[in-house]
Amino acid sequence: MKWKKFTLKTLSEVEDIVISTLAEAGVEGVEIEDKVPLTESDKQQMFVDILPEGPKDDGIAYLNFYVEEDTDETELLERVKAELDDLRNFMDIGECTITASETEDKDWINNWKQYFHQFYVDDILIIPSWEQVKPEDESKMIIHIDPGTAFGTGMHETTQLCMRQLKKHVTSETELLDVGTGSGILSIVALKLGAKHAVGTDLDPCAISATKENLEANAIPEGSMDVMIGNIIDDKEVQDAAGYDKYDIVTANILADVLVPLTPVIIHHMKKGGIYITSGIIDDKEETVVEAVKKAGLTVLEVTHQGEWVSVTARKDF
Ligand SMILES: C[S@@+](CC[C@H](N)C(=O)[O-])C[C@H]1O[C@@H](n2cnc3c(N)ncnc32)[C@H](O)[C@@H]1O
Repeated sequence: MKWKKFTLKTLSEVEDIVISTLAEAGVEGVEIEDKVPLTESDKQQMFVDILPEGPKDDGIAYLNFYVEEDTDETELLERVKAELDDLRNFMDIGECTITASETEDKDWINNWKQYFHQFYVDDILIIPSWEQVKPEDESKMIIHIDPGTAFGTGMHETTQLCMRQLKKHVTSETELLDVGTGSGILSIVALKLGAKHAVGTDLDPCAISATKENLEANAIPEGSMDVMIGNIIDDKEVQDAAGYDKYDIVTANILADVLVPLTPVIIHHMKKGGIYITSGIIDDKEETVVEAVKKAGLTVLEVTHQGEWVSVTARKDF
């Protein structure tokens, strides 16, 4: 589908209020381009360990919004201009000029799907929900996945490193805690390997719908997995809801900078003998995570590598 793209130039310090004004005028969904540095919490939610230095913040924000090609945008733009003129009486909102351009003929929401095809992680077949299982693969362990906007197609090295550890440690008694569950892929692998139950946590609300859809796509019986949104590192409500001394396995495929504060907290949720499977660690940070794991009193069992990524598996012996 072709879209007309409109770009509104404003000031980064007022972008939130300008976006809500655009919403009042009927603009659904805005893309922000600015040079405001990411906050610590932004960085925690992104799967990057090292961020390049961005250009200096010049205080300007460009807000892009899209209108279907065959829509008459005149009325919409008039409403936008009227709302912005009102807002200008209360604060400086910059130039607020609007320029138009046309986008390529692409299905922006689904375009990434052309890069995601079925593939094997050792003997486990991972298949996107829009592809068919070949007859010769029907006897294999198959994970159907549609990550939506949550992280976790299974293509990332760190997910694969965690999957291999799950294969070694999951039993029919396993109660799993999957911190940073994303698409739910690690819980689904564990449940397919026979785990009794899984609890997933994430900061990203998209994880709720993504895991629900993926559990259904994999015909996992209802009640096998619970998902909660919140930060188990410092949110007592999430900690209490997850429960203490309870988990046979904890997976955490997150960044090293998150694993360091997570580790001393997560040990209280693990049973004696419980296994802690971590990844999301870029090779430079291997020692940092190994040290954090040891400092929390865990015994390091294995450190595995794939490409530049690392996984550390440890056991709670107390
Ligand atoms: C690399 S993805 C892992 C997704 C999936 N588990 C996998 O292995 O493919 C990391 C996930 O952790 C989430 N996350 C980051 N910090 C977190 C925290 N403190 N607590 C829970 N989830 C967190 C992110 O939103 C993201 O979904």
